[in-house]
Amino acid sequence: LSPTVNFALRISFYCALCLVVSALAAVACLLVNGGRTVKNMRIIKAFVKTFKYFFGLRFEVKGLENFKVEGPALIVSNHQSILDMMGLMEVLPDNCVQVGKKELMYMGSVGLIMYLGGVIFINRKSTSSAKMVMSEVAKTMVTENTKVWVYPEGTRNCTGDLLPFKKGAFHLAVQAQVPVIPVVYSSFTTFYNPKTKLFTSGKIKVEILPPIETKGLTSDDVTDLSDRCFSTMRETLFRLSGHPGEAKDSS
Ligand SMILES: CCCCCCCCCCCCCCCCC(=O)SCCNC(=O)CCNC(=O)[C@H](O)C(C)(C)COP(=O)(O)OP(=O)(O)OC[C@H]1O[C@@H](n2cnc3c(N)ncnc32)[C@H](O)[C@@H]1OP(=O)(O)O
Ligand SMILES: CCCCCCCC/C=C\CCCCCCCC(=O)OC[C@@H](O)COP(=O)(O)O
Repeated sequence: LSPTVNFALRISFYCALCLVVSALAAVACLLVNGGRTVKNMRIIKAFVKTFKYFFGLRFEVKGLENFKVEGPALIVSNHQSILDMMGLMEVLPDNCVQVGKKELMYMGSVGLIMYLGGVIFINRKSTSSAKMVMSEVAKTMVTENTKVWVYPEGTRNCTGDLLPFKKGAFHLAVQAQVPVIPVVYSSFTTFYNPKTKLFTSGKIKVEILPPIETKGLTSDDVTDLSDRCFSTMRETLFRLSGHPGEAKDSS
């Protein structure tokens, strides 16, 4: 099989698996919990955790104890590919919803399962409406004691480096006065690269970093907070990916 065909087959299989299993999981969610609730994430997680075996992916997780903070928290992580959904479910703590672009809602059964799991959809084309939704989330995460997972790069990026962070996640953490927990996944570039049609089996290192407190911070501190997270996450990314410091040139 040519690499192009092999890549297309594996990605198509991934999408088909997501669509079929989402439909099954949706039935399970509706039967067990009856509608849209973060409790459905447990069911979704149980299904998705089997996916890695189909693709020969292995996860090596460190720092899970850092999720054990009392009460709500904001989780930020790097975003490389649609495959990230597997890495997300591998470590997802209880009572945690993700922020996603609203276009994802229209992916058939995958959109349905995201809706049922409580995913917060934002319109990236309208800054004001995205900010409004996120301010609302800052309130509900405290009253409902939920964690929120945001990809601060705002889009997928498979270069082996981080894109500059958008500020929305950090405004959210400061408004809610909740700690920020950074999570870093090692670079996929050795086994997955859509440009060169590479998709083989591989190992992904995941590290959950210690929470960064935001108590007492105001909107003036958001840039600082974002920069701090960015530099710790970038350092961790390079360390986990085994090319400290020079990833920009080698990508
Ligand atoms: C069983 C089978 C299963 C199969 C599937 C199962 C699926 C299960 C669930 C899985 C779910 C996975 C979901 C994954 C989804 C991944 C994504 O979709 S990523 C894309 C969407 N996410 C994001 O974009 C989040 C990050 N983006 C941001 O935070 C942005 O800041 C923004 C809020 C979206 C706004 O972006 P933009 O319009 O580009 O504007 P900015 O330049 O960022 O900001 C302008 C300006 O405003 C300031 N600001 C931002 N937010 C606030 C705020 N809340 N309050 C006050 N001010 C704010 C910001 O600081 C800027 O000002 P500055 O002066 O320039 O600093
Ligand atoms: C009836 C409609 C049928 C539609 C069929 C679509 C099939 C797609 C099926 C499965 C794909 C699995 C997706 C899992 C969820 C991953 C979410 C994700 O990673 O979205 C990308 C988004 O973060 C960033 O978007 P951009 O990089 O800015 O773009």
